[in-house]
Amino acid sequence: MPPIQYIVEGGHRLSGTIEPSGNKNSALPIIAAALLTEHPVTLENVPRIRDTETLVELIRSVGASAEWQARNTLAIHAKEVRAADLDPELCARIRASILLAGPLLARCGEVALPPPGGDVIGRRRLDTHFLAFEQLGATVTATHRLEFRASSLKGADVFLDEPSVTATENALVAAVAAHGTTYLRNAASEPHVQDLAHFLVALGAKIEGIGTNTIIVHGPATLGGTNYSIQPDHIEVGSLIGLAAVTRSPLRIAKAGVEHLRSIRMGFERLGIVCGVEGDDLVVPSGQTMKIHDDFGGHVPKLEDQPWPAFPADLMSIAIVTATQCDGVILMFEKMFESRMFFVDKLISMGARIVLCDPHRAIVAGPSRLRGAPMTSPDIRAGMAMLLAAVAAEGTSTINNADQIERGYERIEERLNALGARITRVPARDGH
Ligand SMILES: CC(=O)N[C@H]1[C@@H](OP(=O)(O)OP(=O)(O)OC[C@H]2O[C@@H](n3ccc(=O)[nH]c3=O)[C@H](O)[C@@H]2O)O[C@H](CO)[C@@H](O)[C@@H]1O
Ligand SMILES: C=C(OP(=O)(O)O)C(=O)O
Repeated sequence: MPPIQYIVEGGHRLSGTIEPSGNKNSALPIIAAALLTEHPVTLENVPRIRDTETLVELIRSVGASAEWQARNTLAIHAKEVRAADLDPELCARIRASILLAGPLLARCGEVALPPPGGDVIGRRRLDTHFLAFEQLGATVTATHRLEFRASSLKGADVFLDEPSVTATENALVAAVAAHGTTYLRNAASEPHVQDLAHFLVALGAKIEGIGTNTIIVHGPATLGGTNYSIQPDHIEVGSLIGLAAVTRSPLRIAKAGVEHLRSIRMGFERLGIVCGVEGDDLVVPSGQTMKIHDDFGGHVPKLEDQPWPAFPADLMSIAIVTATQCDGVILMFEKMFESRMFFVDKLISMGARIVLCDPHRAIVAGPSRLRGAPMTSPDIRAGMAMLLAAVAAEGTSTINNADQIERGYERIEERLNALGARITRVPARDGH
């Protein structure tokens, strides 16, 4: 497939209603966890994006059948699986290939995985995965391949060294198959971790503490099949709030999953963007003050990311581009990844007033008028942030490596064009 480029004619107001896709980071662990049961599973609201397509190829390669019954409905049947011959190139395409470790270890007693890939946003440690598997009775050998072995997994009182999202997910899946009770302490509690836990319960698992940082699993469970619908993507909802704000457009985000949006709304409120809630819809009116709220006493405020339920790391790039259009000064503090902020040089060349203090902190002073520019997307979220900047800017922008954006956002140019954006999706001519 040739690389994709977006050509964006900026400066148009948008309006209308848009529905977020299913959560990418829920769909990935849930597709992997469907390997835990030998019974059929049907998943609805699965985002049809590059990451899910790649994981579908991977689960087929270990013996599961996986068929798209409709655009977003995926039927999986893992009657028999083998933990062998995983294609290193496919595993290196996505971070989520590491999520095959838990279910394949539980089903087959051993698994050898090539290293995972995913966004290049800084060092991405796997140590928490190893710690959890070892405490559940597995042996781990990590060289050029990651090898996990356990003739039988045993429930344990596990304290994770950090609330890693995918490590919590792997440990949770393994614990469902383990003999005895497992406590996962200092666990991640993101909406996608909760979604995975609800899916496992639907299969027959016994799990307490969903949504908290202590998850208790009573194993081993006798699992059946299920029909399960993936939750809306709260990161896509946050991206759409940013889009409405930077284009000063009224948008209704329908079926937004508002119960998971408190910290996200609070983050945007600090930038002077207030959303209304109508049922499960989020309404972003035009005519926002877009005035950054100083801290008490007139001090420079800060927006920082942290593990859930705080403001999510995956929205930091979107928040930065949004802040360039707001009135005031704010410190943006990205605590989790050390390479996520470098894309701000592109925003600066478009006219934004940003000082990158170090890899984790940037000061944004706004508002500034953005001009179209050529850009290359380094990762999913920076790519989406560049797309927001391009849609808001005067003139035309090009975004190379838009494939990165499509790893996480389904048919985004088509859906934004339906709101009034002017994005043309073409094969990249210069091969970027
Ligand atoms: C497929 C998937 O679900 N990917 C998500 C998952 O990746 P992933 O599971 O890889 O991310 P982790 O939760 O393991 O950690 C992300 C980074 O944050 C650091 N860290 C983590 C916890 C903490 O308390 N302090 C800290 O500094 C880690 O060392 C690591 O560098 O979670 C990330 C953090 O929400 C998201 O950006 C990714 O989109
Ligand atoms: C970092 C992300 O994805 P991944 O972990 O799959 O690379 C993301 O969704 O922003």
